[in-house]
Amino acid sequence: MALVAHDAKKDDLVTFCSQHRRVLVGCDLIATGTTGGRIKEACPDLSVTRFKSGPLGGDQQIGARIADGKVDVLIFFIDPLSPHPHDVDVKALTRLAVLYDIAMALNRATAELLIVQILKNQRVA
Ligand SMILES: O=C(CO)COP(=O)(O)O
Repeated sequence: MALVAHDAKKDDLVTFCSQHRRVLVGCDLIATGTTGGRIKEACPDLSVTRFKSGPLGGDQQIGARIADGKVDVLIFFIDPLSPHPHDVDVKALTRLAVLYDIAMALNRATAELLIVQILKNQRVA
């Protein structure tokens, strides 16, 4: 699972991860640099592989993992109210998630639904 959040949404994603840590502890997590650092700080029991910060290429690194078939789920809490210098990278990342048909949540409501499904899958496995 890949985890990414824009700055204004990082607190929300950290809270989300804390609340669902028992599900997330069973997942291989990757994240952009700052997002991953914040998650690790709040949830030291989660194993999170951190890539570069988004504006420095982290979104593209995650996109490459998606293209390699190594990501099943992208949770990306986007901030729709701020401009981002690396908007083209963000667009490329979400485009690849659609192209490779992986589950993608861009807000908390959808991410909650994905967690329910992941929990079900973990119970069956
Ligand atoms: O910019 C981002 C997503 O586009 C996130 O990157 P950081 O997690 O490094 O802030």
